[in-house]
This record gives sequence, structure tokens and C-alpha cells, in this order.
Amino acid sequence: MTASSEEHAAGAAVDLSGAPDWTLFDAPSLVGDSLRFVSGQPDGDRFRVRYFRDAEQHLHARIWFGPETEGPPGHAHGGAVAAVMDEGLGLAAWAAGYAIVVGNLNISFRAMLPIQKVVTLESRVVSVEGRKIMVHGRLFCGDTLFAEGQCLCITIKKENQS
Ligand SMILES: CCCCCCCCCCCC(=O)SCCNC(=O)CCNC(=O)[C@H](O)C(C)(C)COP(=O)(O)OP(=O)(O)OC[C@H]1O[C@@H](n2cnc3c(N)ncnc32)[C@H](O)[C@@H]1OP(=O)(O)O
Repeated sequence: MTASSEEHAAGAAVDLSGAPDWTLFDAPSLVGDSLRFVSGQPDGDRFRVRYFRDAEQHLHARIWFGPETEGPPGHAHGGAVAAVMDEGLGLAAWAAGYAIVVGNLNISFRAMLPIQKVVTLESRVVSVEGRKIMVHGRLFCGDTLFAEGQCLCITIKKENQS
């Protein structure tokens, strides 16, 4: 264990509070408890995530990338960033009323993301065409853009919905 990861042993406090005009969004109540890969360890050393909606109902998240997301030394693995965007942008479509799975996710990694940092994911449903829901999102902190993505969500056929 590195000195920096010792600072954030499981259970240590991380500030995931939202902007003043955001309200907490309860993802499990909408999609069930299966979102364990990203959201399943709210006090763990991988991801800590809290979802919100703004006044216009757009989905946002505050995300802490813990020591177990490390890829390049001191920075998040690209797959960890992709996992967060997969869940967050897919959830944005669910929050907008579409029961979907992600069909295609295109991510540009714009800057290396230091681990043990809280960042913000913002999302927008930008188009709806038949079963295809396009969601765009960006992962940032302050003026630093870490990643941006376009996520093609496909509504689940009625017979596949549980
Ligand atoms: C249940 C609770 C969950 C609750 C979970 C909620 C949490 C959300 C967040 C987690 C998100 C995920 O990780 S989901 C897990 C990762 N994703 C997956 O495992 C999905 C695996 N793929 C599939 O199951 C399938 O390929 C589907 C469902 C995406 C599509 O299959 P289908 O239903 O047979 O539909 P299909 O006819 O092929 O496609 C419908 C239309 O979409 C287009 N299309 C389909 N895929 C693509 C694609 N990759 N790129 C471009 N276009 C595509 C087709 O051209 C077509 O356009 P047109 O001809 O109509 O014009």
C-alpha cells in the first residue's frame, strides 16, 4: 500500500456533496440493486459515487476514484473511467424515462485523472430516434476536462424487460 492510499483506508470520509440546486437521485430505486460494479461499495477503496439531478432533471454524479482504480501510477485506469461513464450515461437515459442498455460507448480521454480525487460527471440526452437514445457526458473537475463520451443507448425490447 502506498502512503497516499493509506490516507484513504476504507470508510474514510470523502465529500461527495452536490451543487446547491441538485437533488439526490436514488438509482437503485429506478433500476434495481444490480449496479454493484461502480456503485456497490459506497465506503470502499474503488469508486464512491453519488447521483443527483438538477432543476432541469439532467443527471449528474460526484465520483471519487479510489486507490483500487489505479492504472498509470497515481492515476485512474482508463477502464475505470469507462466504467463510470458507462453507468452514468446509461443511467441518464433511465432517468429520462428510457429502459435501456448501452449499445456503444465512445470515450475520449483528455487528461490523466489523479486517483483519490472527486470529479463531476455531467450528462445530457441529446437525441431520441426510435429505440436509439444518444447521451453525451463529460467528466471534469474545475476547468480540467478528464474525459468526454458519447453513449448510444438502446431501449430494451419488451420481452427482455424483467
Ligand atoms: C434490465 C435492467 C438493467 C438495469 C441497468 C441500468 C443501468 C444502466 C447503466 C449500465 C449500462 C450497461 O453497462 S449495459 C451493459 C453493457 N451493454 C450490453 O451488454 C448490451 C449488449 N448488447 C445487446 O444486448 C444488444 O446488442 C442490444 C440490446 C443493444 C441491441 O439488440 P436488439 O434489441 O436485438 O436491437 P437491434 O435490432 O440490434 O438494434 C436496434 C437498433 O439499434 C442499433 N444499434 C444497436 N447496437 C448498436 C451499436 N452498437 N452501434 C450502433 N447502432 C446500434 C441497430 O442498428 C438498430 O437500429 P435501427 O435499425 O432501428 O435504426
